[in-house]
Amino acid sequence: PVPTASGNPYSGKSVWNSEYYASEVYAAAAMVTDTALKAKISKVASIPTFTWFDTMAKVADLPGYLRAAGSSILQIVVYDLPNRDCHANASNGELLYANNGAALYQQYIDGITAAIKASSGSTVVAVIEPDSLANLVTNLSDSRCSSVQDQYKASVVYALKTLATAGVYMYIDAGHAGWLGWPANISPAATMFTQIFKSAGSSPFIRGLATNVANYNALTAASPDPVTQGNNNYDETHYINALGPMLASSGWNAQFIVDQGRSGKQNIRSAWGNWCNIKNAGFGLRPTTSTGNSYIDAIVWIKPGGECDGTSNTSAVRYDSMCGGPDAKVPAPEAGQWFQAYFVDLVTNANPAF
Ligand SMILES: O=[N+]([O-])c1ccc(O[C@@H]2O[C@H](CO)[C@@H](O[C@@H]3O[C@H](CO)[C@@H](O[C@@H]4O[C@H](CO)[C@@H](O)[C@H](O)[C@H]4O)[C@H](O)[C@H]3O)[C@H](O)[C@H]2O)cc1
Ligand SMILES: [Mg+2]
Repeated sequence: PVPTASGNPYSGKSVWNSEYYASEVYAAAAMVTDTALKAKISKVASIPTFTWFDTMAKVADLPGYLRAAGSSILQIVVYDLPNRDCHANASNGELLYANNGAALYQQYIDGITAAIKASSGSTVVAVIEPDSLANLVTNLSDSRCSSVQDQYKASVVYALKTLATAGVYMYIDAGHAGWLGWPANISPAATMFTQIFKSAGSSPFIRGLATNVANYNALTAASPDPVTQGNNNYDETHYINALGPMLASSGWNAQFIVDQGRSGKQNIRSAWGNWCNIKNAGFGLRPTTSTGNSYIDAIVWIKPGGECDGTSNTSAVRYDSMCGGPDAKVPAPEAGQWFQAYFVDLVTNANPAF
């Protein structure tokens, strides 16, 4: 029987603590001698983060996570779109549309869907394809994005439709206040997201949008960061409170979840567009459903702090100049790999403090 969606998936449920991330954190603690720092690090191990399915091979891990999660919420990121990260280099993926990517991506989605259907009693929350549709709003001047725009949309719609049949609660990635929140971008963004929602059949399992994934913006800033000059949507609250009504008036009563995993410190960037391993970042607001905003289902940690945004090795295939930029901590390993020095900074700079 097709499950029935019921409001905020986070209401009244516990969230599964990723054993994978916890093991990375325990390994990080073992590399530290300072006992006070060790104690702080061990607290991070019990904070739920999202598990990123950034390769087809990782789908084989999903049954184990579903069993471990039981009736707690399993939080995953669907992140394997062909030609992934089309306007950047650091997180490019394994699939290409020119190399049978559309069919392989459907197999990837089908594998995730089958695993979830096979596990009764699970509740899965999924962020759908960070940095994908947002690039179609602002970067069609880049042929790497414009050349795949229709395929991006078709692949995302396939994911939404298919995962809905397994009762997955989905939040489509919507960039952040410093990306789609700009006056020039927010209306085209709203139009596109509603079009995608309707193309995917307007399922109630398409719960809404995820913002600030792998970025550093405050949920609510005490005062605007200077780099936000010109954009009244200077934090995620302003972005969401502006975007929500636009979506509603175009026919989608969307809800939101907001990444605060690396948002503890503000005014840490020389330019808002800088995103790679930003120095002086800190772990931010702890995950909660007490969000203070009826648009926001939950504050969450989507990007697992400590997992790198991209390599600083200039001769690497996936080298992106953003990861060698003035705000970026170097030397940095490949995207997704553990970045110990950066993780220690996140702990030290945490706000609220550990
Ligand atoms: O005042 N004005 O007159 C005016 C005029 C024009 C303006 O233009 C806006 O400037 C913004 C920057 O301020 C741009 O936002 C940046 O766009 C990048 C993609 O192009 C994003 O990068 C992604 O970041 C992800 C992590 O978040 C990575 O995972 C991913 O790999 C990586 O690709 C940055 O976050 C995001 O901050 C807007 O596009 C742009 O439209 C702005 C002002
Ligand atoms: Mg990335």
